[in-house]
Amino acid sequence: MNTTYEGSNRLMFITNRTDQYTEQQETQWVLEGGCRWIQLRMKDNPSLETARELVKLCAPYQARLCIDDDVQMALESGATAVHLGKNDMPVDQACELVHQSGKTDFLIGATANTFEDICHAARLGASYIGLGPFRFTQTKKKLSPILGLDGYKRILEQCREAGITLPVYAIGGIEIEDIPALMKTGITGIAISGTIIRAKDPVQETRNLIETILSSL
Ligand SMILES: Cc1ncc(COP(=O)(O)OP(=O)(O)O)c(N)n1
Ligand SMILES: Cc1ncsc1CCOP(=O)(O)O
Ligand SMILES: [Mg+2]
Repeated sequence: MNTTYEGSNRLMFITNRTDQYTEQQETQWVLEGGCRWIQLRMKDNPSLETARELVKLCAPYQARLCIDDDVQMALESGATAVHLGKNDMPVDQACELVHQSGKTDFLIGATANTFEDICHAARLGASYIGLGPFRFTQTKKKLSPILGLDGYKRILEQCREAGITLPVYAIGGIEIEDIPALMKTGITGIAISGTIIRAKDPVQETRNLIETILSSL
């Protein structure tokens, strides 16, 4: 990913609609808190209209919007990234669609749970990796095996030995206290949903998370 890393894009916020909050409300909070890397994740009811609304919310902040699972929706909505898991479109096929669209600044993220997953995603042309889960979380069903801190230490060390320099984002049940040790493993950033949405003040929580990431570098 040909990107400069600042605090604002080392935190990726992942939306999760609740009875209380819409994706739009959550996105507005994290933008106000300084986050510039947002993923729209709507597992039950993906909506092109919501994707377009989030593109509009992100534009004045020059924030990147990533769409979970669906490269067509990402391209059609004007988002600037897609995130693909093992059961989604293969990364190389998505690269082809992005190439055909003529979008040159578009990022393709891939999920990994092992070093081998990272190697595979890198070979297919992924721009960044979402590596997890760090610990159990209610936000996602059918979790892959939990990595814990030792899993990140081991996998990031393997990446260094293999000369793989793709940006890696840690994901899954991450809380603010986890960040210093996680950042020390060599990851680029942190992807978070619940810790922000459950916070009393999500705007301030976003600021605190970014500050903690920056001070852990
Ligand atoms: C940054 C990031 N990493 C991992 C995931 C998980 O993607 P996936 O495995 O496709 O699972 P779903 O999110 O689609 O349920 C992610 N979304 N973002
Ligand atoms: C999408 C996803 N993939 C692995 S864990 C997870 C959910 C992250 O959300 P939270 O920060 O609430 O655990
Ligand atoms: Mg997916």
